[in-house]
Amino acid sequence: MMEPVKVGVLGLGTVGAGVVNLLARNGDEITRRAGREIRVTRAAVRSLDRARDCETGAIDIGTDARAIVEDPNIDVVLELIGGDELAYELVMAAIANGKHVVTANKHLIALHGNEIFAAADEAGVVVSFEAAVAGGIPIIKAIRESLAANRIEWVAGIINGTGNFILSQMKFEGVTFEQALAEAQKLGFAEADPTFDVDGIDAAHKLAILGSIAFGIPLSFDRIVTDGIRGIAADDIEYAEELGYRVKHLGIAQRQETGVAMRVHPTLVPERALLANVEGEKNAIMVHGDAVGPTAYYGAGAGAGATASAVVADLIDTARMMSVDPSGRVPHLAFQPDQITEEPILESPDFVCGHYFRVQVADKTGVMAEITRMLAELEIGIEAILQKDPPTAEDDARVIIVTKPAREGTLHEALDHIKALPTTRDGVVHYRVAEFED
Ligand SMILES: NC(=O)C1=CN([C@@H]2O[C@H](COP(=O)(O)OP(=O)(O)OC[C@H]3O[C@@H](n4cnc5c(N)ncnc54)[C@H](O)[C@@H]3O)[C@@H](O)[C@H]2O)C=CC1
Ligand SMILES: N[C@@H](CC=O)C(=O)O
Ligand code: NA
Repeated sequence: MMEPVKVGVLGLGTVGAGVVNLLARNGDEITRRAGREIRVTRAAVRSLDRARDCETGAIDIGTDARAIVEDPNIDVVLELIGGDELAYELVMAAIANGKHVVTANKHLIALHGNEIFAAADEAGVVVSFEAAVAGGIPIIKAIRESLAANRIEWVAGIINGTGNFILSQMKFEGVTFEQALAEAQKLGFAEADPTFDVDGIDAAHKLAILGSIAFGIPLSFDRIVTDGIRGIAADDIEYAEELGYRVKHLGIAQRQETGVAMRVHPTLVPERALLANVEGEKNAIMVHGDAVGPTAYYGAGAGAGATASAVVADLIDTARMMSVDPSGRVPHLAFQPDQITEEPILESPDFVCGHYFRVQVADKTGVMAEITRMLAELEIGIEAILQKDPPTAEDDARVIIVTKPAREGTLHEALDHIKALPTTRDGVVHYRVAEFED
């Protein structure tokens, strides 16, 4: 048997402890798969006084992460501290020191991946990041390797466990947004800064990675249109359900005629669709390849065990390919580095999808006809209409419309006309609708 692979872990929090526990529990089987033992020999933590959720007796633990990335006895650096600045510095230093890297850090990869992978290619090392997208679900491997024969048309999914957990808890347990978020934090799903989860930023980090490996484009986090789950009104969830939809927070990367649409937002999904029925912290991603058609990947997107599952799989891959000529390795972003090409990334007015909107109007004869006429003038088809009494304002009515797929800029043109009607009250609520073939 070959020498053990010596791993230096940066950060022994939820995921770090999960990895140590998993290696201890399944060590023999992991060695049989990897061909050599994977051994955590060093770890850096922020505070030596904190109790750990794993057995650390055999690990040399200190507080100096830089010492690990420079240690000649370390083969693989496992970055699990999160965030982008320090993690970036440590990962770049590890690469410069000729070490392979495994990370669960989507923030780091989404913002700095282009540079990190170029440095890794140059140094002949590999940076693996399966855990960074949808935790334990093997979605990076599926897209990069198993679907490599396809031209990928779209990727759509629930890629933030905390956000999905909050929406499910609010719906099924009747708890408030704040209570559900506190529970997600307690369970270890949420990011250190949970605004990343609730404002869609974490999902956008992951979507940047998915879009890049699906389409062969550079990581483009700052081009993603991002809305979170804050402020979704219970009324809209109810109306959507009455119309046969569920509200889910989706990340969508989709080829359109004029470019690539990359967006993260609350979305109305037909109630029978697979993605509509994913609850709790579970993630689910659909990938459509031109040859294979739609495919689905479901599982735990967060949590110590599930995330460790992906991290350790990357460690096993790393152990196996350490002796492989770099030119024979799977490219970091699925396409050969010199084949990554820019494509136009669309702004929101160019998105083509269905739309849900709610507008409050004076409850007078002819108002509904006026609204539908304005949509018709702009050739926006109507899928469904609902009229409801608002909770207050007895003389008003709420009009809720779901349109057929239309250019978003055209929809906003129609909404501007509708808002300008003398019978329209302030404020229009708008959500996108997505219908993806299962
Ligand atoms: N928790 C989850 O379910 C998932 C987490 N991730 C990612 O995994 C990474 C780690 O996440 P968690 O384990 O949940 O976070 P965590 O907050 O539980 O653990 C991070 C640990 O790093 C330590 N740390 C911070 N600065 C340090 C430094 N300079 N030196 C040494 N240690 C330092 C912290 O004290 C903390 O214990 C993040 O990038 C996160 O986004 C990815 C998928 C799922
Ligand atoms: N905070 C993230 C953790 C996994 O990436 C989530 O909730 O999905
Ligand atoms: Na994954």
